[in-house]
Order: sequence, then C-alpha cells, then structure tokens
Amino acid sequence: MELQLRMLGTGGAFSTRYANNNALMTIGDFTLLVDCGVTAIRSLHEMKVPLTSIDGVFITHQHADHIGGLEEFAFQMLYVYRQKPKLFVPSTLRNVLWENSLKGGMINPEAGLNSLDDYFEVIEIAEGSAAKLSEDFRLEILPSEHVRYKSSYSLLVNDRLYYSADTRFNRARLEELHDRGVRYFLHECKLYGAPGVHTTLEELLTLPEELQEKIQLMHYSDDMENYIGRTGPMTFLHQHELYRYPLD
Ligand SMILES: O=c1ccn([C@@H]2O[C@@H]3COP(=O)(O)O[C@H]3[C@H]2O)c(=O)[nH]1
Ligand SMILES: [Zn+2]
Ligand SMILES: [Zn+2]
Repeated sequence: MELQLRMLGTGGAFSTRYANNNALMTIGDFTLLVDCGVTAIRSLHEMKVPLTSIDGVFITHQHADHIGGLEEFAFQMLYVYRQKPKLFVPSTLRNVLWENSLKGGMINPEAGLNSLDDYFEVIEIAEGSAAKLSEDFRLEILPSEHVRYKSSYSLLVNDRLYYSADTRFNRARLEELHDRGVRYFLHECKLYGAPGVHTTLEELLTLPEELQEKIQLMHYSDDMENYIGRTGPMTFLHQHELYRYPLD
C-alpha cells in the first residue's frame, strides 16, 4: 500500500508563483483533497484532475488559501455535475465554516440551500482517534497552534505521514511523532523573518538531523529558489509532481 501525493500548489498565502498549499492524497481507490484554496480549481484543471474524481475534501482551517475555492467546488458539483461531495470537517470547524466563511455566498433560501448539508455529505472528524475515510485511508486530526483561539489542524495519515498544514513550530509533537515511527513529514515553512503564525526554516533547522531528513517543505514564499542548498537535509515539495510514500 502506498500514498500518492500531488500538491495543487506549494505556496504560502501571498505566493503568486506556487499557488495555494493544497494537496491531493490517494490511497487505494480513495482520493482526498486536503484544503481547497482560492487557486484550487484552476490548479486541478491544470493537473487534468476532474472535480468528480475527488472522493472527499478535508479542511484544515478557515484561511482563504485553504477554503477560498470551496464555494466554487460546491457550486460546480451541484449545478454542473449534480453530485453531493463528501466534506470531512473537524467538529470544531463545522459550524464556523458555514456561519463565518461560506454562508454569505452560498445560502439560497429560494433553492432550499440553507446549510452546509445542502451542498455536502458532511462527515465530522473528532480529535483523538483516526477516522476511516475508506478501507485503506485513515486520517487523524491533530489540533495545531496557528492563529490563537481559532481551530486549525495538522494531519496524520495511516500513522505514517504527517502533514503540518499551517502551524507554529511544535518541536515536541514532531519529535514524538518521529519516535512513534512516522516516516514522512510534510511541513510548512516560512523561509525568513519572525515566526508569527508559521514555522520558520530557522526553527526547523534546529531539529535532529535524522528528523530533518524526513521533512519536505511546503507553503513557502516566491523566493524559494534562493533557499535551495540552505535547508540542511530537508527538501522542497514541488507543485503537480507525483510523490509516492510506501505505507507498510
Ligand atoms: O495573525 C495572523 C493572521 C494572518 N497572517 C498572515 O495572513 C495569512 C493568512 O494565510 P496563512 O495562514 O497562510 O498565512 C497568513 C499570514 O501570512 C499573519 O501573519 N498573522
Ligand atoms: Zn496558509
Ligand atoms: Zn493559515
């Protein structure tokens, strides 16, 4: 069994070169879109991935580079393809995702479209245990500290691949997961400046060498090329490339 990954984009929120940091993960016959930002629909078109080939969408948090394409995804699925896609959403985000982000553009009482459930088959994911998205695809959500007092999540897939999404540096978590046998770490990276709500390259470079060797960097700024050769053993993820991660 392997996880196949293609990044729709690998850019930070203000990147114009690398598109929003959204990921397509396939295990067995199940394909999950992790986040659906402003650039997601265009990226999928460029990758020749039909919207109908996506078995479900998972949302990590409410910033536009992670949910800004969800309205178009929902509208296309409803009005073009007449399908109701699965939306996997952390329990703490379900209500605010609709009330504070999507409702303004998507509510349509005349058409009976009044809630998230009218567009999606909503499947809440709770913290603390892995959810089975399919026979082969297990997803655990790990609360992350990104913008304080707001929900955001990192992911653990099949106990083998960690996907940070947007988060401040969390050394204890990274080392604990590494000790538990997690093999692949896809980590966001702010290449320069103070951390703020993100993890900096400087912080990641303080991790043990054997952990850095397992890290691929994403959510980077447009000047990424200036940092090639300055990331220790860590490598950069590239948009649209196919990566394969054995899971056994
Ligand atoms: O408290 C805040 C909230 C936001 N921001 C910026 O806005 C961006 C929103 O998307 P992002 O989470 O990918 O990156 C964020 C940062 O670049 C910030 O610096 N501090
Ligand atoms: Zn982001
Ligand atoms: Zn964010």
